[in-house]
Amino acid sequence: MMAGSPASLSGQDVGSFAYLTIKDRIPQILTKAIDTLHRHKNEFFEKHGEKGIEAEKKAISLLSKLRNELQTDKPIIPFVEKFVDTDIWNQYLEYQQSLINENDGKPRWFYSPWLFVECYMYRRIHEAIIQSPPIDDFDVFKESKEQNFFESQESLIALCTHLQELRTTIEDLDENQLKDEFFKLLQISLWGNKCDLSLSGGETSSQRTNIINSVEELKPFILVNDMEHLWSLLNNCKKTREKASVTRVDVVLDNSGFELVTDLVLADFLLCSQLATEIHFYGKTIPWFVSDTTVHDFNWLIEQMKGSNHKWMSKCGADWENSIKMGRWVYHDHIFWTLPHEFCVMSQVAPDLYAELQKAHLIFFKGDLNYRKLTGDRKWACTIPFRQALRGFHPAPLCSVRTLKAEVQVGLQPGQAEQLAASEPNWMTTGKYGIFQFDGPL
Ligand SMILES: O=P(O)(O)OC[C@H]1O[C@](O)(CO)[C@@H](O)[C@@H]1O
Ligand SMILES: [Mn+2]
Repeated sequence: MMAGSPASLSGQDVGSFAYLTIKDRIPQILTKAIDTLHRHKNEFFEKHGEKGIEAEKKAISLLSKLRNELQTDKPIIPFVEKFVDTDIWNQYLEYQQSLINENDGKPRWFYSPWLFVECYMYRRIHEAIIQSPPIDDFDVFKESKEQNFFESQESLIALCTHLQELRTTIEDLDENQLKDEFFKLLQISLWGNKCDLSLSGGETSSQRTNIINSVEELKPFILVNDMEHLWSLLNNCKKTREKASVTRVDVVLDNSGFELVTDLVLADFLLCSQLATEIHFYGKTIPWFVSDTTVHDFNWLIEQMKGSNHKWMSKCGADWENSIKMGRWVYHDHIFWTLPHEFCVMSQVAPDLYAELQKAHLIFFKGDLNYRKLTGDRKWACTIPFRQALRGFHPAPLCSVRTLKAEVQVGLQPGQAEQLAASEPNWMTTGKYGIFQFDGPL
């Protein structure tokens, strides 16, 4: 632990959300992954013959072994399969080992920091798959992500229709109306983060009602609301920028399916309102926390939308494909997002990524896991300032847009946490509450 920062959340704290996640949710996710491999047996056979069946068996046995290690709290073992990030991961394992003072103590599932072991678990799933050619490009979570998209169709159509109406009237909106729309789409993107598939243990979690109508009702559940700062910043960029100069907004994506569409709708609006001129997205290199967006999910979703029977949904898909072609939308991959590191070490561990983020005028960090990494997933008092928890991470003005699904929250008013806890003991972990937490220029 670095001087001055509190201990990490960990499965050591029996009964904590971290503990329950390691004990119940993670094994459940592993079991579901094993089941998914089973169900694709025929597909593997049709594609690869006997070799496909062999590979399926191998992947399943590796995942069963992993589940057993976890449930018996075995030591965390190094990665063996060569991949782009293997060395960095194994170095990090050694670092975790070095933090343990006891003689011969080893990092273990219920003992080490939760953020570390949870990331490690997803990286081990990936290792099991890449150790099992020829099915080494199989995404065990793909089906769930696609299901989430299909189950949210109605709400997505309403959203696409809203966006198209907005696009035709946007020229006539005055500044206040534009601001209202910005706030509305921000909130839709916030509540879109309820739909992740990790909290639900891989079970479906989609948006079945029209989210646009719910925004007003949900306002009281926003615990930190820095939307005004975001508006001032971007509106100011718009007013003061020279012709042909750039306002760049970066979005560190979270979940695919419904949430991703809400992010893309917001991105579309930022460009057509001229609040921004360029949007950069960051996704995951490997399947991650069940529902996180990979480049395949990103392309798949836009392709699906383009091919939709619904006029406005298909228009969104076509427009977005065009934005990518024209370079107004840029998608980035970086292995740092699937490492276990807190963001405060990004400038050392991934200086190229840090430098890329520094080019933004504003960075959105979507979702709970990003918040955990922003704050280091530590036992901060709820009232300490956001900036303090960031511990020097300031590539550019940034804003966390997340619903609360882990026991870490900073920057609250004195008494706010106590009041919430009194009426709802699980207020931090159900996804019911949300934040827009901004950290401005230094
Ligand atoms: O998709 P999100 O918003 O990052 O949420 C994923 C969440 O899953 C959990 O890890 C539960 O396993 C949350 O605590 C976590 O941060
Ligand atoms: Mn996620």
